[in-house]
Parts: sequence; structure tokens; C-alpha cells
Amino acid sequence: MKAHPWQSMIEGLLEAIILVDPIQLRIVAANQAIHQLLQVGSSSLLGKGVIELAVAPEDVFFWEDVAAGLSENIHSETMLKRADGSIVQVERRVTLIRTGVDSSVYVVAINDHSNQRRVENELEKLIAELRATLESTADGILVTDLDGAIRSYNHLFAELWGLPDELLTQRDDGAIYAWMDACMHDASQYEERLGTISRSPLMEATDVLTLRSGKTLERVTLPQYARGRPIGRVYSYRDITQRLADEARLRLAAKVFESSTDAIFITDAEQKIVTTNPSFERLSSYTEQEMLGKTPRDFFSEEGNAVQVENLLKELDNLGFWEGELWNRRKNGHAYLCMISLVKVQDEFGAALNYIGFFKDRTETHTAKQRIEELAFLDVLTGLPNRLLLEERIRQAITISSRNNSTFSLLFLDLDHFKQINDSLGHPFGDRVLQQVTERLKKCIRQVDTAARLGGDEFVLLLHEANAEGAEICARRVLEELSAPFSLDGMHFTVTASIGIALYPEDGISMADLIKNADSAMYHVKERGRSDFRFYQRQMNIGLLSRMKLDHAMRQALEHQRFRLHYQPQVELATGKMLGVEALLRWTDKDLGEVSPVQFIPVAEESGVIVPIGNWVIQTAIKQAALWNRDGKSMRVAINVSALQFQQANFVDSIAAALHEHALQPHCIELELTESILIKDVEDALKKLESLAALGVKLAIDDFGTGYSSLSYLKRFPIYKLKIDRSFVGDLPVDESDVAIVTAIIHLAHALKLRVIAEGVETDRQREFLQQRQCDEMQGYLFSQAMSADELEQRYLR
Ligand SMILES: Nc1nc2c(ncn2[C@@H]2O[C@H](COP(=O)(O)O[C@H]3[C@@H](O)[C@H](n4cnc5c(=O)[nH]c(N)nc54)O[C@@H]3COP(=O)(O)O)[C@@H](O)[C@H]2O)c(=O)[nH]1
Repeated sequence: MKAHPWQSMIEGLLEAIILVDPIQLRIVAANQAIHQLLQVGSSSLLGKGVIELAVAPEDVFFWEDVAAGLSENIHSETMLKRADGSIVQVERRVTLIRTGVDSSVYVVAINDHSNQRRVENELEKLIAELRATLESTADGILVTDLDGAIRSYNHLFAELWGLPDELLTQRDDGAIYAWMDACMHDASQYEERLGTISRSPLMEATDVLTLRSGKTLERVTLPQYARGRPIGRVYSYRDITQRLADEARLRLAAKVFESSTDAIFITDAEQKIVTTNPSFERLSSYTEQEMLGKTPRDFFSEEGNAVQVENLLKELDNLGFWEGELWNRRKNGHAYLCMISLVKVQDEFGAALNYIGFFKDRTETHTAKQRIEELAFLDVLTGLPNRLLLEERIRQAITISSRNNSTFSLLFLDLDHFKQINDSLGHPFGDRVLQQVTERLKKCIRQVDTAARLGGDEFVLLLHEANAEGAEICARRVLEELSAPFSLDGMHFTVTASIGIALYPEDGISMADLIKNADSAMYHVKERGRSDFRFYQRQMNIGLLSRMKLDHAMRQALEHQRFRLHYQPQVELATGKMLGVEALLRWTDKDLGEVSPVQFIPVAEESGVIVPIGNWVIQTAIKQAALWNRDGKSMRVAINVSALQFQQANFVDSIAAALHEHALQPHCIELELTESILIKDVEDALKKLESLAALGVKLAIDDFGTGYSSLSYLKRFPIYKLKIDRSFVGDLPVDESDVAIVTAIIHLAHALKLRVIAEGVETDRQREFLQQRQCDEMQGYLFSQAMSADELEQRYLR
């Protein structure tokens, strides 16, 4: 094919050129540049249909339009196919050049655009990436130029500031800034700061913005540079509301950790301690440094609790927590009781992240608890086990004895006349006596035995594996131990006790029965004169029951006038003349028969019915004395007065009223008072005795020598007569002690200008002895027993 005349002209052009015949649409000339662009051999394009190079459909349409004479020029981007089939982006300009009147040629100038296109693509990608970055950032971003005109912002910015939809769709920078102003808690400060920033293009700043909504935003602003010069500014906003709250919480947690009074340690996932708080060191004496890397196992494991520690660690891993108490040791070796809580901190899959241990020293609470428990089981005054603990020990003793077929004994011990000590010397004194008694009781039992105080002056001794013989030995030891004089505040006195013994299993197989029966046996001792011991016998409980019955019967007897008075003469020793009588209460019950005052007076005193009975005695005795004296017979009547009766506030008035009612001279009445009455409430007793003496009533001390025998009251009180107790008279004149005592009492009475009478005189030898010692009067079976008023009148007053 002949070369086109323009071939050489286009050959040297850098731009790729093809010349196309406008009729046949065939390439008539092509330069080197197009061959290179399409990577085809030189001249290989010549003669080729131009449409063959077209890739894009619009090119095909264009050349079809050209062929149809519809189009002449085109300048556009398109694509060409290379020889290897690859596509190349080009800028293509097609110009129809008239070469003659009837001839023309299309000059197709082609520029390889693939580089530019690549750059543009890159740019687009970059922009898209930037946009994506902008959108995907966790911060709200606002980009402005140096004048503050908004160049762009991301959706998070809009969200953080709550921009309304209309501001998102229209471009109105002023409205956006106004909106942001309005959101601010302190708009003026915000604007001032913003002004400062915008006036300083190079300024980098971080600010915290507090919005009215309660949100807190952190704003970081940086200048935007292009070619080393600031061209604008980027503001990034981050919602730090939660972070601030978290930080505050963390600060608080840190403060709690630091200032907690609980010792706290935190371990890593391998249970190695990574930190401890100050309380940890305070409590354990180990510093944090010493604990780092140690494990709870190292820290808590103590001699003897290793198994417990292993179990708790197992439980901690299984359940995620453990709580309990453990004994541990401080660095100095001192043991302390830890109240521990261990918690396993886990990730969402349950794997351990950390372990946190809290513990506190519970030693004091433990000790206090122990003390409280002790107090619950110990008698505060004496430190002895109380009823609760005794019951527990008896229960144990029953269990062991029934299993071993062995025995044990219960000694129920009640101090004799202890009430008098309390009443006369006060409760604090009585308490100290009980403490001294306790010390003596402790000496009488073995280590394995129990001495318990039930309350008041009641004690129980539980003697393990003690049969009757063992119990008796112990009872005797107690009586002997107590018989030694007590000494308190310079006072010397004696305390005796009545002891009842019950044996297991003979006297009961239950705790209640054993205590009841020992108590019952003790009562029998009381009834039979006290200061002794006695074994329980089956019929004794009838006695207990009968005490209640007796009380009831006495009240009935009083109501139905079944009491009567007998009178026992009191005789002048020197002349044998009867000077008076002692009124003695008698009672014949329809069921019980004749009941001795020895039996019923103590029960009446115990229940209080002695007061109305005593009043009846006073009324009856004074009435009888008035009758005798009215008939011209001079007869003095001695009346027994019990302590409870004397304590009644109206006692003196009742005597005065009775004397007045029966018009009896007061000197015809002699009141026999026991020593205990006088030492009970000394001031009250003194007042009453002085009032009675002022009335003219004579006062005698009954049973003299058996009580506390405090001689001071003989000096202070208006006493008229002492009555020597019959226990000192019975063995006269054989018993040297009795001889000495009786002689001393007579001398004492006379020295104090008191009269003296001996009771219980049964023999002539006794009478003679008393006469020799110049005792003033006597009373006893030797002269006469007590008898009814009628009988007495018949025998002695005719
Ligand atoms: N508060 C009141 N007590 C009273 C009253 N009546 C009596 N009693 C007291 O009861 C106790 C026992 O009295 P009783 O059984 O009547 O015994 C008295 C005499 O019978 C007895 N006595 C007299 N002589 C002899 C004797 O030679 N031998 C001997 N074995 N007993 C004898 O002594 C009792 C008198 O004692 P006392 O009162 O100490 O003088 C007794 O304590 C009574 O006090 C009452 O009304 N109220």
C-alpha cells in the first residue's frame, strides 16, 4: 500500500495519530506513537477498519454516524483495545480535515490517558478512603477553612451536636455555628475560646465542652496544612461523658481500694498477687513488695488449714467466689481470724482475669462472741456455769453414763439463812459471800466435775461417775469446808448449807427429775434443822407436793378458824412462881391431823401466810391475856413474832390496836423476836422496837446464841429479856461448851441489865444448874408442856 502523503508528517508527532478514510472508515496512516500505544507492529494498523479499534459502544455509534455523514468531530475520552486484548484509556479527538474539494480525511489524535486516569482513580479512591475514614472515625469531625467556612463534617459530628435534618440538607454554616452555640452550657465562654482559636491559625488546642444536654465533649483542634501553610482547621469532637464517669468511678474505686479498712489484694490470672492496699499491710504486716508474686495459697495456708485452703480455692474456681473465716498469721507470727471474701474476675468466656481478695480481722468480734457465749452460759457473779450450761453438762453426763452403764451424782445445795445476810448486810455483801462460797465449793470437787450456780444461794454440784459413797464424801467435804468461819470487812461469820443428793440412774433418768429430786432432798434437810445433807428418797416428792398442800391447808385453817393457841408456862427459877406463858400455835388439820409448828411455820414463812396467821396469834393471845388480867390474875403472855410479820409497816400499830381493843396493859405482853429480825433493816427495826417499848410492850430475844449474835444490837435496842435456846440447855450440865455458853449468856444479860430465861428445861439437873448460875426464868417440860387456855386456867390459875 502506498504511504499516505501525511505519513511522514505525523510520524514524528509525540501524540498518537491515525488518519481515517471518511468513506471506508479504514486507517490510511498511523504513526509510530499509536503503534506503541496499542502495542502492535509498525504499519500493522494500515488498512484496518477503525471500528475494530473501538471498545466503547459510543465509538461504534460515532463511526456509524460518520459513515452516514451525521458526525464530523468528536472529542472525548474512550477506550482502545490493544493487540493483547487489554484496554487502554485514552483521550481522543477526531477532526475531519478537508484535503481537497472532494477529499477529506479524519485525523484521530489519541493521548494515552491511562496514567492520568490512574491518578484520577487513585485520587477518587483516596477521597473515598478519606471519606470512609472520616465517617468511620470514633470522633465527630468538622473541617473548616481559615475563615471558618465549613468544608466538611462527618455524620458523627452531626450526631454529637444533634444537628437537625434541615441543617444537614442545606448548606448554612451560620446556622450550624448558631446551633452549636445554643447547645453550649456556657455559650459566651465557648465563643470566646472559639474566637481565640480561629484568630490563631497555627494553634493546636484541646478543650472540654459541657453541653446543655449533659454531654461532655472533648474538642481537639489542629491546623490543616497545604504546602507547609495553614489552609484550614480540623476540629474533632469526642463524647467523653462516659469516659469521665468511668474515670470518676475508677478514681472512686482507687480511693476505695486505698482507703478501705478491709485488706485487699488483687492477683493476675495465675493467682499471683499484683497489688495490695494499705490495709493489707496494716493487717498482715506484709508490705506490697513482699507479697508481689505470692499466691493466696502462700498467704493463707497455715499449719493445719492447708486442706481448707485447697478446698476454698477449688470452690473459688468453680463458683467464682468464696466467703468464710480462716485463721491466719501476721508477719510477727500472731494468729488472727480472717473474714475473707474471694472473687474471681472472669472474661466473657469464663476465663479468669484476676482474683480479688478482701479480708478483715475478726479476732475481736470472735473473742467478743466467745465472751457473749460464755456470759450466756456462765453465772456473772461467780463465774460458775449457770443453769443452761449445767443442763447441757447433765445431758452429756446422762448420755455418757447410759452408754457406759455408769453413774453420776447431783448435789443440790442451798445456803442456810442466806436471806438474812442479804437483808441485814446488803446485797453487795451477800454477793461477796456467794463468791467466797464459790471458791470453797470449787475446792471440794474434781476437775471433771461441775459446780454451777442456779441463782440466789442455790448451787448444784455435778459429780461424774460418783456413786452414793462418792456423793456423800463430797457432801461432807462441802459442809466441812463451809464450816470454817468466813471473814469479810472485819466481820466473822459462819455459813452453813443444806444439801440434797440425787443419784443417776436410781433417782431419775432425766435431767428434770434429777434436779427436782436433789432439790426435794435438800428441802428435807432444811425441814430437819439445816446444815446437813440427805439422799433423795422416793417419798420425798410427796413432801414437796405437801408443802403446796400445806400452804393451801393453812389458808383454809385460818379462814375456818382451825388454829388455836396453847400456852406454856414460864417460871421464876428462884421462887418457882409462874410469871407468864408463851403462846404457841397449834393446828389440827382434818386430813393431816396434828401438824407441828416445826413443819408448818417455815412453810408459812416461805409463802407469806405467816402474816395473817401471826395477826391472828396476836389478836388471840392479847384477847386471852386481857381475859386473864381482867379477872385479877396477873399474867404475862409471850408471843412469837416472825421476821416477815415484824417487817409489815403496820406491825406496831396492829399491836397497839389489839391492846387498845382488848384494854390490856402493854406490859402484859412480851414479844419474842429472833436475832435475824434485829439485824435485817437495823434502822427500821430500831424505830419499831422503840415504838413498842414506848407503848410499854416487853421485848425478848428468842433462840439467843443461834443467830448472828451481834452484841451491838443488845446495846442499841430496848431489849428486856434474852431467851437461851434449848439447844444449849439439852446437854446441861454435861456438855462443857453448853455450860460455858449458857453461863456467858446469863452473865452477859445481867451485865446489860437484862432478864434471862432458859427454854427446853426438862430435868432437875438443868434447872439446878440454871438456878446456880442465877438464870432468872425457865420454861420447859420439867414444869409443864404447852396447853390450852382452859387447861392452864384449871391447872395453874385457880
Ligand atoms: N412465828 C411464830 N412461831 C411460832 C408460833 N408458835 C410456835 N412457833 C414456833 O414454832 C416452833 C415450834 O414450836 P413448838 O412446836 O410449839 O415448840 C415449842 C415448845 O413446844 C417447845 N418446847 C418447850 N419446852 C420444851 C422442852 O422442854 N423440850 C422440847 N424439846 N421442846 C420444848 O419449844 C418451842 C418453843 O420454842 P421458842 O419459840 O423458841 O420458845 C418454835 O420455833 C416456835 O417459836 C407462833 O405463833 N408464831
